[in-house]
Amino acid sequence: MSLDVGVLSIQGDVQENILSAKAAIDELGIDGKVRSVKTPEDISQLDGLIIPGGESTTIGQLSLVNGSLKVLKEKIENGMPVLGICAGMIILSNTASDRIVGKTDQPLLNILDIKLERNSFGRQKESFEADVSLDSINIPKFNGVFIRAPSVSDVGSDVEILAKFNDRVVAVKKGNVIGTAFHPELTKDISLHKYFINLVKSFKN
Ligand SMILES: NC(=O)CC[C@H](N)C(=O)O
Repeated sequence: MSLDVGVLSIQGDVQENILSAKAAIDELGIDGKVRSVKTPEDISQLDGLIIPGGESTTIGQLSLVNGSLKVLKEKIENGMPVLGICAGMIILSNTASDRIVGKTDQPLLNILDIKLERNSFGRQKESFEADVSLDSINIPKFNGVFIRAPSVSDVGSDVEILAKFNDRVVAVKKGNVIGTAFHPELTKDISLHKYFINLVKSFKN
C-alpha cells in the first residue's frame, strides 16, 4: 500500500507543506509520496490532501473556475482526509467574513459547519507565534505560527474543537477533516503533519 498525498497548488504555501508531509511519511516509515496537485484529474487520484494557507478568495475562485472545487467536495465527502491550513480552513467552512473588509462572497466548500472570521488577529504585520495545545489528538504543545489568521466564531455541534488561543477557536476537526488557523508547516515540529498522515493511512486501510 502506497499513500498518494497531495498539496493543492492553486495558490499559496505549497513547498513547506510538501517537505513537512514527506518528513512525516519518512519518520512514520510509511510508503507514500507527496506531490503538488492542481487539476480535478490530479485530485481525483489522491488518498489525502493538504489545502495550504494563502489567499482564500483566490484559491476558492481559481479552483471553482478549473473545476477542482467540485471534485474536492465529492472526495472529502466520500472520506478523503484533508488538512486545511489558514486559507485552507476558510475554504472548508460554510461562512466567512472579513474582520477588516466585512462580508466576502467567496467560493467555499461547505464541508465544516463553522463560521470563520478572516484576518481575525489583524494584518500581515500583526503576525505572531504562540504555543497552542491540541490535547485531544495528543499534541499537548505546538508552536502556532499565525499569519493573517482566521478564528472560528461559531462551531456546529458535530465539529470538535482541537485548540483555542486567547479564547478563540484556532483548530477544529470533524471526522476526516482538520482545520488549523496557524501554519504547522512553518515550524520544525512535524507532529501535526504526522497526525494527518496517520489519518490518511487509516482511511486508506
Ligand atoms: N496565511 C493565510 O492563509 C492567510 C489567510 C488570509 N487572511 C485569507 O483570508 O485568505
